[in-house]
Amino acid sequence: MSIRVGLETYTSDWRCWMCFLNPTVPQHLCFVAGNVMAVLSIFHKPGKATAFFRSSANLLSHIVHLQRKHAGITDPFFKDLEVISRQGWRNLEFWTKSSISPSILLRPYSSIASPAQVSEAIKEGGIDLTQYPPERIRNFSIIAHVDHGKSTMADRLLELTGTIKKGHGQPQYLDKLQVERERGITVKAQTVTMFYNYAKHSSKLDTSAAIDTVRSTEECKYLLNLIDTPGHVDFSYEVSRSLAACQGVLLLVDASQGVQAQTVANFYLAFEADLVIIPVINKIDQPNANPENVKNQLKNMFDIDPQDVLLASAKTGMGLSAVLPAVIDRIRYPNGGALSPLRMLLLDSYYDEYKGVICHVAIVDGALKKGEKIASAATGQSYEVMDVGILHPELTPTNLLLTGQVGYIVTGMRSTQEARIGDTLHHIRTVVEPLPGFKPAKHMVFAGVYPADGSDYDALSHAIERLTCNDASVSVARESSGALGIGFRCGFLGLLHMDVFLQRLEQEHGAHVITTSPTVPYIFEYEDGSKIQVQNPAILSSTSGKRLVTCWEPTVIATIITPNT
Ligand SMILES: Nc1nc2c(ncn2[C@@H]2O[C@H](COP(=O)(O)OP(=O)(O)OP(=O)(O)O)[C@@H](O)[C@H]2O)c(=O)[nH]1
Repeated sequence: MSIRVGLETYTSDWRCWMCFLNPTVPQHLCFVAGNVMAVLSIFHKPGKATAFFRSSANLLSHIVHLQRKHAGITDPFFKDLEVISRQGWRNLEFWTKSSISPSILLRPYSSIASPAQVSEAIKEGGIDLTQYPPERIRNFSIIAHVDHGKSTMADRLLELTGTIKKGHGQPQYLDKLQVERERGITVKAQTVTMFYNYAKHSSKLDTSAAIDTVRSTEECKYLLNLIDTPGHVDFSYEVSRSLAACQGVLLLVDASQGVQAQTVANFYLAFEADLVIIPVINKIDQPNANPENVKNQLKNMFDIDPQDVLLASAKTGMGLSAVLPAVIDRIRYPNGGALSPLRMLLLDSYYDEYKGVICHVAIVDGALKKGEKIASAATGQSYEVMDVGILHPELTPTNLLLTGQVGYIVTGMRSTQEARIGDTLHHIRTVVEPLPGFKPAKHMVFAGVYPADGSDYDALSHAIERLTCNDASVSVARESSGALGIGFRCGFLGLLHMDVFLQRLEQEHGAHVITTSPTVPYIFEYEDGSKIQVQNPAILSSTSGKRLVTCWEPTVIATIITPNT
């Protein structure tokens, strides 16, 4: 005999329902909130949850136990347990065959289990992400020119929301890499999830009442995903990737320096991505701060209404209380399909010695649970989700990620070839339209990277593999040199990027390398009309038989903005 378990997903209010059918034994209605499952034994205690579970495995073994208890079924029965997973309400015949009325299945979760029971169950399972439907989620980045105060602003917001303790002793908390701390710059975008209680005031017209408007204040808890981004142009690839997971940005401008080159570049990145832009003039505590002048610049250059501009000091905390309410009020919530098949965007990854590749993902549609099987749209490879959670601020398992949420997954991927930044991940055996992904990085500078000791080639190859997992903007190709042996030709976004990459290779992976002089890519045209792009001058010697007619080198089209006075 086997038991058929129909798993129905009823996600419009973030609940799942299950009905376990076996004609010979009592029915058990099970329901799920986040990572917590409860069994309602219709037969024994109508209307009362009898047990809570934290995993489907535990839940299923409990079902088996109940079934065995009531039908005297013996051990081999366990082996025949069959789970049928369905989405939507397509297999309604499951319900009609049972003695349970379909209406009971449509009741809200809280009407079946008491709030106390629910909260007790959630306590067991940690953070309950089911409390945060997309309307309660805001995903935003902080963007700005170099040193305009992004990481300091992120510190204050983390403190304000209680994500980190005030005076945690480490300024620029999200700048975690040694290279970031030593150089005082951000090189990697960092995501963090914060929870924030916000009393939203709303006024609405009430035609039935004698008064014109009814004012109400509703305090709600919001889930905010903040991405701190680098300011230097060499790391702008990090900014553009971060924006793909956001619906809005805080555009910080230094109150004394005003609009700078990366303010303009980042403004247009956000503008072209159709994100809501909240302008914040930072460092208003400085003696030479001139917020009015900066407001005029923002008006003239980007047509930003001065009334929309917030004034703040990330250093003193002045004006910061208005920042998160503006994020909630002005930035729209992620509008993915909660009932659609899972689609998640792979935003970033890094290699962990114990867990393998840890991927940062944004859930665009659907939901993901621990233990589910997913596949990559780019490679077709499938994986089991071994861990899933949020960055709060460190890896915090939640067993579940829902539409609009940003978090991490561990799947047993072991290399960069597998964790492709911009890839779409989906449930196995579902066909989805891949997400647009990211534009490929444009490499500006190339250099040869060779092991200082020729016998360390394999170790260097391994180190580069690990590091490019965390920096997808570097291109790597094998090359050999008569003098230096076998090595790699790497493409970078600029000289600072190259410097930082080499420093990380040494600091994080213990690799000692010799690098060749950086060059820009040239295009050579020969008299027979053929053209080659050269990233390594050594390659020219192999084409010496032909006469060179033209050589192009990269040029930039620059706009210089100067003050009137
Ligand atoms: N006076 C003053 N200084 C500030 C304020 N906010 C940040 N700073 C200082 O400005 C410097 C740069 O701050 P960061 O937060 O590292 O700037 P950033 O934009 O994250 O820098 P990058 O990521 O490297 O582009 C630090 O010395 C901060 O202490 C502020 O509101 N007032």
